[in-house]
Amino acid sequence: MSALLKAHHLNKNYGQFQALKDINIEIERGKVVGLIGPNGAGKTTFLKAVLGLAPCDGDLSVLGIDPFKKRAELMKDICFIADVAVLPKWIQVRQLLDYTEQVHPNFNRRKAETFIAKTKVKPSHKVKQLSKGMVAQLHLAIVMSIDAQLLVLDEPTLGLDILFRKEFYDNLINDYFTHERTIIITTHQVEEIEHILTDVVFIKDGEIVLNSDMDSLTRDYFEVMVHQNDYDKAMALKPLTVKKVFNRYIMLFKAASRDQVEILGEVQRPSVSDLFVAIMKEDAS
Ligand SMILES: Nc1ncnc2c1ncn2[C@@H]1O[C@H](COP(=O)(O)OP(=O)(O)OP(=O)(O)O)[C@@H](O)[C@H]1O
Repeated sequence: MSALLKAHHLNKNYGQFQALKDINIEIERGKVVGLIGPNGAGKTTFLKAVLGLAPCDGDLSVLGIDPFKKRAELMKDICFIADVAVLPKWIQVRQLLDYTEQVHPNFNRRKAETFIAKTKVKPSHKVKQLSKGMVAQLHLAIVMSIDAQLLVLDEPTLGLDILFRKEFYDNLINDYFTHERTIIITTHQVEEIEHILTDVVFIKDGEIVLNSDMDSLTRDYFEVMVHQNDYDKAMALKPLTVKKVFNRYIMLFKAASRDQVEILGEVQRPSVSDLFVAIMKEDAS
């Protein structure tokens, strides 16, 4: 299977500051990749490079195209949501749908109207009359209704209430199963998206510190619920993190120590957010 996105030795400098450091990654078609990292890690910078919005050093190809050189061509097959939804304030929702229909050959107006009908947004509203969350809902409705090969979502649900966030991810996954799409998504609310991801990429200080598919991740790391009596034995095996819950300890280990650890308690699959914390700490030590 050929990769939809290929980055080799990708670097991005803002003046003296290096925001992306030798990024090497390939993303296959049909993947749902969570790009996870702390504030200022370089996630948006990487997505901007993918969208052709930021020139970088190194090799980058998206759908076989250099995004910065042939942005217009690429935009036919990519849809994106930035963390700040930018829509003109004066435009009416109805006009926005007219406009999108004219400029985007793959836009399904009916689908957008169905999404919008589930919100408080009315076709007669002007963008300036909408709350922040409603603008985000409108933006999502439009983007989700464009049949694109690659969907790039930068904090897509920022400012949205929990009901809409859940609905958005349910729609996203339904849509994913009906169309062959590739999705790259960033969010700080990792627990809300981990069930839809096929792969995770952890990024820190401009560098990729982990790139793994979900199955390997759960093979490589595991958690054990350790009773107080076995605390010292388990600590001797050097867990990456330890959380105390009532009179037990939840310890996260690398798979190498599995044989010794699993006799000490119940083994469970760690959440992506717990793994993220552990790997960030491990990397810092
Ligand atoms: N236009 C710019 N000029 C100078 N520095 C920038 C610019 N854009 C981003 N940076 C710097 O690059 C680094 C990465 O920023 P980026 O926005 O990619 O982070 P992020 O991982 O998306 O963070 P967050 O989760 O906070 O949105 C930060 O240190 C930021 O200050």
